[in-house]
Amino acid sequence: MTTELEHDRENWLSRWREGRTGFHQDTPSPLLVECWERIGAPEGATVFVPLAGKTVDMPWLAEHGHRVFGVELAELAVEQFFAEQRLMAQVQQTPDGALWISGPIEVLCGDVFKLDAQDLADCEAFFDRAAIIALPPGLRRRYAREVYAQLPQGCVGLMITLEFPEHEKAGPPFSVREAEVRELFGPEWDVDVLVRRDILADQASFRNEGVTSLHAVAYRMQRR
Ligand SMILES: C[S@@+](CC[C@H](N)C(=O)[O-])C[C@H]1O[C@@H](n2cnc3c(N)ncnc32)[C@H](O)[C@@H]1O
Repeated sequence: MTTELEHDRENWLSRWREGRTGFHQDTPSPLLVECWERIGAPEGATVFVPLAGKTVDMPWLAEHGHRVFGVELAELAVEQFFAEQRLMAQVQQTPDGALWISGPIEVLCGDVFKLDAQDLADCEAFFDRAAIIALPPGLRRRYAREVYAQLPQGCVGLMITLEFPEHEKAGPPFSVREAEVRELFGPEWDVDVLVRRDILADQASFRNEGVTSLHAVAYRMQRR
């Protein structure tokens, strides 16, 4: 029987094969640029970027003095990232998958659910955009328990979610409300809302699907 995780992984791989990557942005995420300073990540900290895709947020973080540890399932996404950023990478085989290394940016081509505390021990910070909201509810619970729970004490980060009436649009992306973020992470993380912004006017694709209310929410989180 196919598990929820296997089904989800297969879905993402076919999206990359078919070029259905409308989530990708050619410029850094506005809420990253706006909020990152307020996260207070230590200078030079390694930033964990789960479900990284080929996001240009990784070079943005590197330009701001960070090391970056991205994790992405689809080899096509990783290849496209290094080609589009014109970065030469060395590729090392690891038990978790191929690790692509170029200066301060490392991207592991593998399943985020296979990481353990040792893999994430150096990550003093994280950035989560289109990541938790890319997962269906059951996998979000596992993501909090099996992935975030491996991050070290004191780790700080920025999580960006979307909130909209669930019945108006099937995910991904999924609506992840503040109550769920607090339920999933509250027991181990301090969670603060930095920004809650109405973005419906800018999101024609959501309006065209009949969504009547859409907010982006940026959280600062710190592991206790
Ligand atoms: C919505 S995209 C977001 C990508 C990126 N964060 C961005 O902002 O453009 C979600 C990404 O997660 C990847 N993904 C899905 N499940 C994964 C898993 N279990 N492990 C690693 N990556 C995964 C998909 O291939 C896809 O590229």
